[in-house]
Order: sequence, then C-alpha cells, then structure tokens
Amino acid sequence: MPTVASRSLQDFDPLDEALRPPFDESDEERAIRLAEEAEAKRISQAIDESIRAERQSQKKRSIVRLLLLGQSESGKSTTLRHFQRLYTPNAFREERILWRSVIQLNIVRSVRTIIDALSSVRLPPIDSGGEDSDDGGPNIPQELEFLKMRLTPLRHIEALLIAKLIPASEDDALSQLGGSSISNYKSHRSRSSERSWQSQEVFVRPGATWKGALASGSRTNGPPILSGDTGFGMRDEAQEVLHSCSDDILALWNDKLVREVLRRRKIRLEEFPGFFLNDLERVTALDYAPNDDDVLRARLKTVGVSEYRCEMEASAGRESGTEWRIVDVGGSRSQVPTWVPFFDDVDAIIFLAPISGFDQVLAEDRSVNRLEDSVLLWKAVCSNRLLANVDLVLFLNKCDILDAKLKSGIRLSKYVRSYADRPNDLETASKYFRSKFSAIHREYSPLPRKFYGFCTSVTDTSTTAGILASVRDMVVRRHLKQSRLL
Ligand SMILES: Nc1nc2c(ncn2[C@@H]2O[C@H](COP(=O)(O)OP(=O)(O)OP(=O)(O)O)[C@@H](O)[C@H]2O)c(=O)[nH]1
Ligand SMILES: [Mg+2]
Repeated sequence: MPTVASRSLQDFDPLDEALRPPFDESDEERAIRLAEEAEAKRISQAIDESIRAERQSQKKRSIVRLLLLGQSESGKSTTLRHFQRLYTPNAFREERILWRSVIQLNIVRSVRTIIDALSSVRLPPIDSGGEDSDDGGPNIPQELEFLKMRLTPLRHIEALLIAKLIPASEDDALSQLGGSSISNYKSHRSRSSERSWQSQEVFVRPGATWKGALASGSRTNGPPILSGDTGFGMRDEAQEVLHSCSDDILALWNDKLVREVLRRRKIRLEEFPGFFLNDLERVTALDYAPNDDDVLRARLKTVGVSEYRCEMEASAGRESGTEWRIVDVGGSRSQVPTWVPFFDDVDAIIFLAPISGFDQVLAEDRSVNRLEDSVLLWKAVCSNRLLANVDLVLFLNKCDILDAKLKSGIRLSKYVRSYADRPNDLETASKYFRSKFSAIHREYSPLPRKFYGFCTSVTDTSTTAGILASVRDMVVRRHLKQSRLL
C-alpha cells in the first residue's frame, strides 16, 4: 500500500484519501458503508431534482404566453406588430424598411384589382341608367386601354417581389404544411409570371425567414439610393418601376369611369387590406421608407404558426424580466387545425373578430359569411376544454371600416336580421356585437370566467396602444396570481 510520503504531492487527493474505505474493513462494515453511500446518492439526486424543478417553475413564472386567434384578415399579425412596436421599438424600427417590398406588392395588387374589374365589365355610357351592357362591345375608352398598357411593367415587378419575398428554400418548408393553400402557393409561384394579374394572395410563413431573405437581398442589389437611418440604402428595382408608373397609377385610380366600375361591382378598394393608393406620391418616392402606420397597414398573409419572443423593457416595473411569447397563427380555414397544439400552457388568448365583415364572404370559401365564421370560431374557442382556465380577450376589430360602411348607407339589419330597426351607427352596432359575443362567452365557457371585450381598430396607433397596455396589465396580473399558486 503506497503511503503519502511515497507518492508525489500532485497525486495526493485528500478527498479521495478520506473517502477510501479502510483496508481492514469487514464484510459487515462494507455492507453498511455501501448502504449509506446509496442513501447519500438518493438524497443528492432528490436535491438535484428539486433544484431543477424549482428552476423550471421560476422560468415558467417569468414567461407569459399569449395566443392570437381569429379568421384570416382579422388583424392577428397586425396586433403582433403593434406589440412589437410598443415593447421592442428598436427592433421594430430597424425592420420597417423590410416592409417596403410588402407595400410595393400591395400597391401592385390594388392595380391588379382595378384592371381585373375593368376587363370583366362591359359598361354602357355612365348616363344611360346604370345597367350593365351585354351587347358584347367593350366600352372602355382608349385612354384607359393605353393606361393599362403602360402599367404592364408592374407584372414583372409582381413576379420579382414574389421571388424576393418567398425564397426558393421556402418551397420545402411550405410543402410540409399540406392542404389546399400549399397547392395554391405552388401554382402561384410556378405560373406567376404569365398569369400574375389573376394570381392568388401571396403568403409567407411568419418569422424571420422572409425578412432574412429580404435583408440579404437588399444588401446585394446594386448601388445605394437611400441614406440616413431608413435602412440598407440599396437600389431597389421595384421602387424605381413604381416611381416611374406613379402618375399612371394615380390617373387610373382617379379616373371617373374606374370609380364607377368599382362602385357597380361593389369593390370598396379603400377598405381592402394593404390599400396605399391614396398615399401614392409618398409611397412611390425613390427614397420612401415606411413609417409605423404603413407597417401596420401592410398586408402579408400568414401560413403556419410562429412564436415571437419579446422581453418587456425595464420601465415595465414589476414585469421587467418577464418574457412574452406571442404566438401568431394563419387564420384561413385550412390553418385552424394547426392552432390546437398551442392551446397547452397558454396564459391568455386575444381573439380577433372583424365585425366589419358582416357583408363579406371568406376568400377561401365564398359560401360562408365572414361574421358568421367569426361567431362559429368564437363558440369553438369559448367551449374548448383545454382553454377552460385561459382568459379570453375579444377584439371586435376593424371598427373604423364598420363605421365607414354604416356611414356610407350600408344597412346592418339587411345582413344581420336580429339587428332589426336599431340605429345604423357604430356605437349601437358595436354595443350590439359586444353583447352577442359576451352572451356566447357566458353560455359556452366550460367554467365561469370574466369577459374582456374591446372595440378596436388595430391599425390605429393612438387608440390601440392604450388597449394593449390594459390587456398587458390584465394578463400579467393573472399570470402572477396563477404562478403563485404553482
Ligand atoms: N382599416 C383597418 N385595417 C385593419 C385593421 N386590422 C387589420 N387591418 C388590416 O387588415 C389586413 C389583414 O390584417 P392581418 O393582421 O394581416 O390579418 P391576419 O389575421 O394576420 O390574417 P392571416 O395572416 O391571413 O390569418 C392588414 O392589411 C391590416 O393592416 C383595422 O382595425 N382596421
Ligand atoms: Mg397573419
């Protein structure tokens, strides 16, 4: 047996030495020692486990999970952008320039809507009593035909923007999602150049992928034309083409006959998502950089689910250090099954019901009224047992559009019979919808819970900031209460 003196000092480990069993240990002593060691190991593992569980629960306590639900175009992604604008303003500001491509595509789409409307309608002269002609001869004046021709470069721009927004690598990611939207997407992508004026709405998966593609594209596209803090300062072909077509687009949009065609076809373009034709001079300027309002008004459809993480700023007081995970989902019908896995472990849900859609149908199923669809979704969410303990916050959204529609003389009672002869104004209508949705909440919730309902226009920065602050306070208060019960 080597002694301390016979080994070098580096080899000597006092702990090892202390734990070494005595060399004259009997069998009985050995059994007792082994049993004691096993017990010590068990206790140590139990302590490790409790530390791990404590850390886990600490982590859970400081993460607030918020889910955004509602049909397509209800305003979920806009609400998410609003949260980002309020609580991670620097990141939001830095990303604004990336939205320019989306806004460009939105403008091209508005032009396409007008041109589609012109090509499908044969009009009699405006003063001939307002009935559509079926004599087969087009009544579109030559100047408009020339305008249309001069706008053909926009087809190329549309294809360019789609390729920019949806990098080829997205194909694989999207094909995993299955469903009809994927086939739409594929046909859209493959045939976009030849049939761009009738193509489907462009969509991308949320999150950084398209932004990453745009950011790297912006850095490699030629000499700078922008400067200052507006973004990457790079040449932008789409912006140049839009700038050169700006007068023609404006002439098209302001044309009396165009307005008449749109009116007769009940196309209220100003209320379409991503409408920028009233800001054409500003948004087609060569040095255009989107402002906050533009980013909130831009339209980019979501497919799939993405989780956005945001750390509340220190000024949020007791919430500082709280991480928010906001989940944004695609709202079209084929996307609804993708919501369910996110019902687990959620603190609150903001459900958006765009009440301006009372006279509209779903884009994906033209036999379904949008308001009816929202009501059905709301019933399903309220009655879902997985969500029985989750706070539901209802945004009766797009109140600004509802207001404009009612003011323009569209009668709500024509579409919602039970509205009967109530006054056709925003205040009465929003109160009416609030009480209907609140009654469903009460009737369908598996357990009693408080109803939080707001009438919103989430593109309006001034009114929405206050509402989101109240929602944030409410969710955090609930979250803290729940986590104390853990
Ligand atoms: N005028 C007005 N426009 C709104 C309002 N809320 C959203 N929008 C616009 O409506 C469009 C659709 O909003 P999104 O946030 O993209 O809708 P979404 O629910 O995310 O839709 P999907 O991604 O298809 O599920 C965008 O162009 C928004 O700017 C609102 O309250 N008023
Ligand atoms: Mg969306």
